[in-house]
Amino acid sequence: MLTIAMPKGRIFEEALQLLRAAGFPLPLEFAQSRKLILTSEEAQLTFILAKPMDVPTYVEHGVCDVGIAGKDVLLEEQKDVYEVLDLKISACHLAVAGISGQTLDVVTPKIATKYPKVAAAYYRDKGEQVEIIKLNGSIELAPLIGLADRIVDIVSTGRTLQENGLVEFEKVSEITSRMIVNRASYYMKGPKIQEMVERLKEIV
Ligand SMILES: Nc1ncnc2c1ncn2[C@@H]1O[C@H](COP(=O)(O)OP(=O)(O)OP(=O)(O)O)[C@@H](O)[C@H]1O
Ligand SMILES: O=P(O)(O)OC[C@H]1O[C@H](OP(=O)(O)OP(=O)(O)O)[C@H](O)[C@@H]1O
Repeated sequence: MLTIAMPKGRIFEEALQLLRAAGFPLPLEFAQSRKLILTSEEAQLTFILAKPMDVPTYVEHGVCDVGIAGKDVLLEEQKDVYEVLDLKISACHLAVAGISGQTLDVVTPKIATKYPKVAAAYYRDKGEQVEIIKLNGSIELAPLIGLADRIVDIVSTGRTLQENGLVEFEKVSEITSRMIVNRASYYMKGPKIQEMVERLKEIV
């Protein structure tokens, strides 16, 4: 049995389809369930449904052998896990955005984000001094109500920015979901994990 941590929501839905396409027989009811632990004896897989930012923690600590997480989460959490495969699902990008036409005329602009480490590294690399303000969601609110000058957040279709009168200024990083593996599991359950990687590789 392999234990897989992944976020509820969009990644779980896309990952289920991917795993089915790779030949793992997973029940259709899985997508609708409110259970946080789902097991398929037939596929020999147990899913642990977690908050996106917590997935690398479960894998690093070895309570899950495998995880599926966005590259955004992996960049932010920097956990000690193997990243083995780009699943190319939940594609989006991280971007700097703000109010259209608003220039940065303060010495230390305020940057609101759910990704404080990624944002800090981005501005450090550019040699720009900023103040990072950590938020947990609805980041687009920050410039609208004067909490921040810019945001660093996920953009997919661009609808959230557009409907809130915001524009993208800079791209920070392309994002897709990745398969990660616990270091010990990688050796202890090598053949099982390798088989899963190979089957997924054929279809991504
Ligand atoms: N609009 C989007 N389109 C495509 N992928 C996205 C989008 N937003 C986020 N993602 C990707 O999906 C992952 C999970 O995002 P999701 O929206 O399911 O959770 P969340 O809102 O970030 O989490 P939380 O439950 O903490 O609010 C992100 O880490 C990112 O990689
Ligand atoms: O470009 P779009 O297609 O509009 O998608 C981008 C939005 O999707 C994510 O939000 P999510 O729905 O996960 O909510 P959150 O603000 O709670 O993170 C992200 O934080 C943006 O707000």
